[in-house]
Amino acid sequence: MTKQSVMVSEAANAALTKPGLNIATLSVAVSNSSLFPYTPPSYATPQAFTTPSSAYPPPQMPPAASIITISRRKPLQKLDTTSRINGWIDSMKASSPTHIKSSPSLDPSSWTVHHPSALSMFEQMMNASKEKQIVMFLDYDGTLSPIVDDPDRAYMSDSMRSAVRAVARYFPTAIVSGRCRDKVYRFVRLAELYYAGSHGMDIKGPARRPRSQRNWALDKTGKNKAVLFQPASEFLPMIDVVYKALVETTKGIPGAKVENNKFCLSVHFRCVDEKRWSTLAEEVRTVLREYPKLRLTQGRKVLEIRPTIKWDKGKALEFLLESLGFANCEDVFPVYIGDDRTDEDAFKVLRDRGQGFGILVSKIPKDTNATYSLQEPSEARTGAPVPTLYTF
Ligand SMILES: O=P(O)(O)OC[C@H]1O[C@H](O[C@H]2O[C@H](CO)[C@@H](O)[C@H](O)[C@H]2O)[C@H](O)[C@@H](O)[C@@H]1O
Repeated sequence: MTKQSVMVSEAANAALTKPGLNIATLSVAVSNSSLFPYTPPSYATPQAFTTPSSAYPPPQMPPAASIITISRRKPLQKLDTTSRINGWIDSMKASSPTHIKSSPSLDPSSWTVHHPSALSMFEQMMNASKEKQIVMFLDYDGTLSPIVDDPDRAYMSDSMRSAVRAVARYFPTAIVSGRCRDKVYRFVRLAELYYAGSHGMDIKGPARRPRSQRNWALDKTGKNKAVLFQPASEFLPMIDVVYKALVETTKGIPGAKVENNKFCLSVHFRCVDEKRWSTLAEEVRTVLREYPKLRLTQGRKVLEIRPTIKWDKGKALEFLLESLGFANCEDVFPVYIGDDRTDEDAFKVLRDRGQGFGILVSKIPKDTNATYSLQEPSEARTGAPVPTLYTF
């Protein structure tokens, strides 16, 4: 990081004294800094993947083959089907706030003690980021857009888009989503961001950089290469086959929807009658037992199917920090805001690194590796970084 960028970061952070951590206050405070427009560090050079140009080394990614793992799990058909399905159903039910609230281990009062509101801790957080380069990571669904019944209509508000655009003028900013990259881009429509789609398995750098970031060094050909990293590309044919199989097998279940997220799949059950959840889980299990190299995780009323590679949103965050030139760097301050289980991998990375902080967006107590929380829609009402309408 250059001295100049550190100074700017310090000045910007010092300006951030108003309560209420949200994208709007962050960007307003930063833009009020007398040092702007700033010259950012050379962190954001897309060609850092091929041409070291910053003070920090280029990312050291493992060869694609080494991150592919062969599932060591026994084939599903050899397991006790009933207990597996019951486990899935319990897990699907547990995604309901009612079920979570009933858990004594997630007492709301103690949860907020351990994960204070990001609003009340705003000043402390800004102090912690002094003299450091903030890097923003934002989940999409449930964080930038409200949760809605139809995944194809999870639109982001114009005010949210403006707020993200403003932040990206000053800090490198990435959207990290379970959705396919193209689709999340169509919702966000900000060319200056990094996008990590398919739970981080499809990473692409900015198509257009903010004016203040156009000093990135050029590669040998005089062009800036786009960042592109797709560690699960060999799974594409398999994902396509499984997508078709799932569409076919779930078509008799009203409300079920299979979404092709390119390197992973989502089977939505938000609109499925709870009485049919076990049937849906059984259908998915039947398809997946033929594909031991795929694994199943769960999000908010969605079953997510993805390759068994050791790659997740946490790895994507590390990859992006590395590509930005912050691999082994003390003066970076990553902030990750997310609402879902898959965001926990990123929260954990930040906790393990002891850098920055994760903010969990949730109205209800959850087990989390995030440091802070945003619990109520009203907390982030004015130009918030998170949607003002959270529904489950
Ligand atoms: O990582 P994310 O950006 O949070 O994506 C996770 C999943 O988000 C979407 O599903 C969720 O939002 C939908 C629209 O609000 C909602 O209908 C669904 O119940 C939620 O699970 C997306 O459709 C999935 O593909 C993503 O995996």
